[in-house]
Amino acid sequence: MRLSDLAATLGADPAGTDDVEVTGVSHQADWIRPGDAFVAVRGARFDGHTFVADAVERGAVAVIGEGMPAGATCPVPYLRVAAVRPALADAATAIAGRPSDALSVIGVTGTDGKTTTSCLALHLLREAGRATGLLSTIGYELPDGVLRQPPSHFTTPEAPQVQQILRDMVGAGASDAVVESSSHALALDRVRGVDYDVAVWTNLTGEHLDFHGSMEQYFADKSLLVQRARHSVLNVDDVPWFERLVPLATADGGSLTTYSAEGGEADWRATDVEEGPEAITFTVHTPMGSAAARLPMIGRFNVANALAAMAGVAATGVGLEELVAALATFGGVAGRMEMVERRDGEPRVIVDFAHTPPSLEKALETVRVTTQGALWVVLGSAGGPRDPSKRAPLGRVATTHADRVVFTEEDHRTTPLQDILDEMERGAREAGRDNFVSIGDRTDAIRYAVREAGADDTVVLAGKGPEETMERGTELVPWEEIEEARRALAARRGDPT
Ligand SMILES: CC(=O)N[C@H]1[C@@H](OP(=O)(O)OP(=O)(O)OC[C@H]2O[C@@H](n3ccc(=O)[nH]c3=O)[C@H](O)[C@@H]2O)O[C@H](CO)[C@@H](O)[C@@H]1O[C@H](C)C(=O)N[C@@H](C)C(=O)N[C@H](CCC(=O)O)C(=O)O
Ligand SMILES: Nc1ncnc2c1ncn2[C@@H]1O[C@H](COP(=O)(O)OP(=O)(O)OP(=O)(O)O)[C@@H](O)[C@H]1O
Repeated sequence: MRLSDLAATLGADPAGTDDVEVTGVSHQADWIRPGDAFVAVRGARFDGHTFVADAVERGAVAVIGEGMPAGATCPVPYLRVAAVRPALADAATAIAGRPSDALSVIGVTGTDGKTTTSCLALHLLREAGRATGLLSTIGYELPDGVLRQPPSHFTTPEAPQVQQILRDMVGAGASDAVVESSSHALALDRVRGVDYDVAVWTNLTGEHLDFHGSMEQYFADKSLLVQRARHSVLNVDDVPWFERLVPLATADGGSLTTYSAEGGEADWRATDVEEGPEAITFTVHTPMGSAAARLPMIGRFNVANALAAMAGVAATGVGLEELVAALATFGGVAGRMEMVERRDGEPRVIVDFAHTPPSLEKALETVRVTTQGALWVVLGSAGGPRDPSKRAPLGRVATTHADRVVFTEEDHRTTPLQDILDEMERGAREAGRDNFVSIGDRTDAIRYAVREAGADDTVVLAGKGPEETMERGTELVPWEEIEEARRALAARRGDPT
């Protein structure tokens, strides 16, 4: 794209600059390739302008920003814009050729259940014969189904990666895409250039308030998805947010489907929910009729995720019979209510990603239903800048909803681990509970719980789910919770580990 065209797209004035060809755009200086424009973002930690020289050395042919620092000059054309993050998204979208225009895009947002709902929607679309791509916390997939990782560890990466991935999907023949859209992404314009056909809303509870500042702002940021999509799928059980989302979803002619897993008045409803040790069955009532459904997952909240995914995919034209048949073959999501293989006489061990007090509560409540003996949970809480206000509530929820609790490490980063354990213990004590121990080393904590648990017990390993690393201090160590669980069961049997 010519720089002059890019300037016109961004409403910037490139007067007096040479008109060059811009082949890409990046906000990250060390990702610049020759021919790219560097977008200098003034962020919370860095001023991107510090990296202009680095970007130019790597071949940047232009810089986009809100203004060079006083006294500094830019060695390549500088496009001055009023707001840099929207400009980053608009530039990336224009250079990628607006790939989402060629796709039917389902966006999924909410505090809990985004990844599960996104993976369910992907499966339902593919089973309906649609060539579908996915962009999610677990990585991204083109229609070939191979899971790939973008060059950053985000649920929703920055706009240049989002647009590049969507373009790759189109290039690979995709007709549909599922885009998990985090609140950070919505607030920071990472998905500004995505043309959403359907918005799927799971739920909203307090998380990430360190970033959004207040529940009101968190709601405002997340609700951007519903405002942008042509059709919204909303959860009537998500009180009080549902009522507030309806007018936002239907403004400007937007249409709406509602769902309820709790027996509420909704277009899509689940009744006769039966939780088994390995699957959930229910009757689904829809505007297309009713059907018996089987979801091969545990966790009652997955009924809500399944309804959300089915209603979202139905909005793109897939019929009920196909959806119900596809649901029964869903393979689950790694690290979310994932059951570890066990032998007779061994406790059921479940690896789960719940890391907020509400999601932990739901996870424990639902596992309780199919646990005959005692319910154990092993968990920690993140350190560093991550929301410290959730530590005591996690301690309270764990000790009130499980019989035995082991507090341990979970990405404590540079926060002293003992401080986090103390906070979780405080939450437990304030709830009048003493059914816990703290074991700092997570391997030891898991082995303790698995060794002490009886054959009828269930041990939930919460918080790490599918993550592949653990942040201890400034060190990043490889971590595989499912392997830790397998080794703990082997150690319990006395096998070499
Ligand atoms: C709150 C948040 O999301 N902040 C993100 C944001 O930071 P920022 O705007 O303050 O930027 P900054 O880090 O000060 O850097 C300024 C600019 O300098 C550039 N830079 C910086 C350093 C350098 O060496 N070279 C360079 O070019 C950066 O790319 C950036 O453009 O832009 C940065 C560049 O992309 C991100 O690294 C940073 O993510 C932080 C580290 C983060 O942890 N984000 C997480 C919380 C996040 O986004 N999570 C969501 C939700 C997950 C969920 O729902 O659970 C997600 O979508 O993953
Ligand atoms: N609908 C739901 N309501 C409450 N809790 C849920 C729901 N769905 C999943 N969970 C819990 O939240 C955990 C994370 O699920 P999932 O990864 O699907 O959510 P997410 O919103 O993508 O979270 P993150 O963005 O942090 O990855 C699960 O392991 C489960 O314990």
